[in-house]
Amino acid sequence: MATDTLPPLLLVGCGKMGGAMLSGWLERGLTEAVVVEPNAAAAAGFAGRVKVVPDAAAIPAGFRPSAVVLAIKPQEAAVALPGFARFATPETVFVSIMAGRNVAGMRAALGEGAAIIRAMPNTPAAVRQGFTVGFPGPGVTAAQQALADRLLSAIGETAWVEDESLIDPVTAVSGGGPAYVFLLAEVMEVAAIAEGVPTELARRMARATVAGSGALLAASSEDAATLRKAVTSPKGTTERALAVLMAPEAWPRLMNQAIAAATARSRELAG
Ligand SMILES: NC(=O)C1=CN([C@@H]2O[C@H](COP(=O)(O)OP(=O)(O)OC[C@H]3O[C@@H](n4cnc5c(N)ncnc54)[C@H](OP(=O)(O)O)[C@@H]3O)[C@@H](O)[C@H]2O)C=CC1
Ligand SMILES: O=C(O)[C@@H]1CCC=N1
Repeated sequence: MATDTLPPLLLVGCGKMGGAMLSGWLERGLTEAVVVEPNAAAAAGFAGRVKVVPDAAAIPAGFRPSAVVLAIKPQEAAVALPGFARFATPETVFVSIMAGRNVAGMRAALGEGAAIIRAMPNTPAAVRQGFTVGFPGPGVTAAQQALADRLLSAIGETAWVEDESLIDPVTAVSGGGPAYVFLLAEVMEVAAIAEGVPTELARRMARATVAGSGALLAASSEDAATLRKAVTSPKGTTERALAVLMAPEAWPRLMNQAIAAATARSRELAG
């Protein structure tokens, strides 16, 4: 893995997403980082490689991060964010991955001059196959956006939007999307068992089919519809299954409803 040195970073929250990002940054040559994480067990795997402190007050006085990455739950923001307002200087950019929390709301807590990037990654970040969409808030410089892109590229692909409102549907589609794919594996397993397949074989089949299909999609230059059609022999078995799944009231409508519900929840979390 190629490395390039990253500047000093402050990570706030070292749970599932914060930990995945930190692993990626360490692979990319991160040498100086402070992690704020009250749950010592969550950051235990990084002991010795980064400094872990339980709260903002324990951050070493002279620490000057180039980026502060906010990876706490949206519901924790109101209480936690004011503790990091002292980092709102021209030298530091905030990168928030919190669902829903918008730039205006974070500026109200961190200071109106804070340079804030709102970003939405996903859990395939853990295997460096994430997809993150970012939005640069007011006052973010090109150099700060480039730094954020380096950080987010360490865990997969990146894309940028200039309209913050798009981050809500992004959260619903790519942010939460891995959960829908894992659910697919779950319900395929249950359906296989219902057809008499032994439980362990059903589990392996569902898992390998979802994983293998994702790998094929990633490796192929064909679009998803073309890959789907390649499985669907005329008058064959898949055609019968897709007639059920692709009926207008089935997956097309259900997925629209699911994405709309998640998008609405992201908007509810604004502020
Ligand atoms: N999971 C996902 O798929 C994605 C999540 N996100 C966003 O990422 C953020 C984190 O999610 P996720 O990693 O799943 O959540 P986790 O609960 O796994 O991680 C959050 C971590 O922050 C810790 N924490 C709580 N309060 C503070 C504080 N004041 N200062 C520092 N750390 C604190 C938590 O400790 P404790 O457990 O003790 O509370 C926990 O370890 C959320 O805002 C979510 O919207 C974005 C994209 C995808
Ligand atoms: O469910 C959530 O709210 C977060 C954001 C996207 C994925 N997990």
